[in-house]
Amino acid sequence: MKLTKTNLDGVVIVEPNVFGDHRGWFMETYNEANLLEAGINIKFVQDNQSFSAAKGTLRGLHYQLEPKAQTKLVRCTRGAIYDVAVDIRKGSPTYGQWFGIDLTEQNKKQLLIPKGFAHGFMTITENVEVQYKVDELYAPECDRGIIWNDPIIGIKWPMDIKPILSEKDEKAPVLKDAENNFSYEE
Ligand SMILES: Cc1cn([C@H]2C[C@H](O)[C@@H](COP(=O)(O)OP(=O)(O)O[C@H]3O[C@H](C)C(=O)[C@H](O)[C@H]3O)O2)c(=O)[nH]c1=O
Repeated sequence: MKLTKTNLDGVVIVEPNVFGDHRGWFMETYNEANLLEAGINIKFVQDNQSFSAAKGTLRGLHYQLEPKAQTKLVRCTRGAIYDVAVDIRKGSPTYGQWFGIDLTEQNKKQLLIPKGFAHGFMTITENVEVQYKVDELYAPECDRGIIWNDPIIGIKWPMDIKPILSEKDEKAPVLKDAENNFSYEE
């Protein structure tokens, strides 16, 4: 397994070892001991999976408030997405900054996103399946959002389009208005 740091402290690209042979391939998509060896101690408690039919679907930017903030380990198992993490940890030197990466069925890359980050992705193919592990159970009362195109955050999404959004995501606030919610201090 290869871990690569990003510009955001704690956001890490995870690349499992892939064992190919004449039948196809095998990989361990998650191994607690390997992450622990790298100093990453997470107890995941829930697995999620979403399907997005259309290219240009955008889910996010989402986070759960403390005490239900979630660490996420995200991968794309069908098609391809542009996955984004935004630092919303008050006091962080990279507060409001973002990191994005292509996660695809082909590249088998994963993104580890710690608590204190908002998360979202845009599908760059049709028929996308995303699977991710979280270390806190879903808590709808703590579920919050930030608008995908907040001009202050300035995420450079891969397609210059009006994405397909949920009603909730259509109405999400900008970071400035959302930040009164944040209790997560780095
Ligand atoms: C997240 C979640 C949702 N739900 C239910 C609530 C709704 O009835 C339905 C769809 O939820 P939502 O529209 O919030 O789903 P997404 O827009 O894919 O949200 C997710 O997408 C972004 C990328 C994330 O990082 C979050 O994990 C998550 O917020 O599933 C559950 O029952 N359990 C859950 O853990």
